[in-house]
Amino acid sequence: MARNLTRQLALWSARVFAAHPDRTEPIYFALSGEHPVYQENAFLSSRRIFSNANVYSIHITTENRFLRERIHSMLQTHLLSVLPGNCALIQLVSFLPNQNRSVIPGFIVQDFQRKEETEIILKDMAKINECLLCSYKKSEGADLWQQSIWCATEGAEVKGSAHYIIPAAKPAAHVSVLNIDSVVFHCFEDAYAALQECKESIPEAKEILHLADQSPRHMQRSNFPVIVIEGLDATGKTTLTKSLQETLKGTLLRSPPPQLSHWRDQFDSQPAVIRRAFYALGNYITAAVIARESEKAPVIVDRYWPSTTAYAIATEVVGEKENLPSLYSKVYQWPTDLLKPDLVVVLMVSPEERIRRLQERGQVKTQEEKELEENNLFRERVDEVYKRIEGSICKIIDANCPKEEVLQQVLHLISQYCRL
Ligand SMILES: Nc1ncnc2c1ncn2[C@@H]1O[C@H](COP(=O)(O)OP(=O)(O)O)[C@@H](O)[C@H]1O
Ligand SMILES: Nc1ccn([C@H]2C[C@H](O)[C@@H](COP(=O)(O)OP(=O)(O)O)O2)c(=O)n1
Repeated sequence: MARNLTRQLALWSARVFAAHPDRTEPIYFALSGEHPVYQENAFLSSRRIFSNANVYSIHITTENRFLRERIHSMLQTHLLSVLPGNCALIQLVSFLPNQNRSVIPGFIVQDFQRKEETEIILKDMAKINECLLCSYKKSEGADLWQQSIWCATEGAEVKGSAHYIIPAAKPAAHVSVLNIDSVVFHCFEDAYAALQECKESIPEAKEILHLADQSPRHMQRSNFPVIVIEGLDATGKTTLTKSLQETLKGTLLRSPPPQLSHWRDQFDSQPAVIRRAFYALGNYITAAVIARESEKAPVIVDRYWPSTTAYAIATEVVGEKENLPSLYSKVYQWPTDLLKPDLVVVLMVSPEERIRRLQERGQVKTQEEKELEENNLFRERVDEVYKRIEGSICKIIDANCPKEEVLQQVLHLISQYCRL
């Protein structure tokens, strides 16, 4: 067991948020034997973390994804309040390069005053939460740090667990990409299993699971076309879907469906795996309604699987859109067990026009420059994912033009791609 865990801690990326709030770039270093690569810049970064302080790391190793995220956020709040002054808390992600689902979240604690009290607090906390705690010592006469693992359940150091820290090259895949499978579900069973992990703590999850159980599965669209409208908030989806409903004399649906919408606030505040599983199951429940309604009239759907996927990926991945999973990743592929529409139209507007529309609606009044900058990157990531899932059924249109022109563009696409 301990051997296995040691292997899991092979390569790290740390995001500093307490000691150096201006530093958000990940820094990488590896443990000896696993990835013996030396790089000057990375070496300086690990030096900055390990010199002049007693250093510990905490790793949340539970397999339950819901508990893992819960413990992580609870530990963060708790550590910030109980650690002695002069300690810094740094977010840490351990992972094996290029290995999906190898990500283990955690923290680095730097104690600049080298107090015994800090170690006692951390050992107690690791015991309660069944976390793994590591401490670091500088090797005699060498510019190297050595890691020892302390096992909470055994209350002792794990024998033979010592490793040296060595700087490592930046891995090919961004660490956030390795965790994507936790938030993008490729089939009904995956999303269902994720909600099951939390059903004892969140009673509403049982109700969603029950609704999903009752919903007919593997439904196909019927005689009439099914058109999905997608895009960021305020790109004009509500306006366009209403016009399409009137013009095509169709049925207007949205995902999540009305019977789930009153649970949205509750699930939006849950760890990402649970939040995304909620929306994913919402799509499967909507699919059954789409199938039924498309027997009677054209169906227009306001948001569906592309929203779930685009927001899940864009939230999980940080920074530039270059960090997104590669173009050919299976995360962009439509799940084979989910009803596929005839056409998906993605509305795209310029950031300026979108802000103008939000302001007209009375939103985004006073946002700090920095926050806006991060929003810009987020918007770019969402739009980029939409582009990457663009396939034979997914079409992107420029929706900066007046409402009537947007409608005409979409009607033209419908006449090209759907049997009316
Ligand atoms: N093509 C358009 N040109 C100008 N304003 C638009 C256009 N489409 C929608 N709007 C306005 O922009 C705002 C956001 O539109 P809405 O349809 O609610 O977007 P969404 O449903 O995507 O959030 C509304 O005030 C709407 O009247
Ligand atoms: N099928 C869906 C629908 C929405 N979502 C998520 C994605 C975002 O976090 C929000 C966006 O929904 P919201 O209702 O705010 O969007 P609009 O106001 O309709 O533009 O919901 C989803 O994941 N899957």
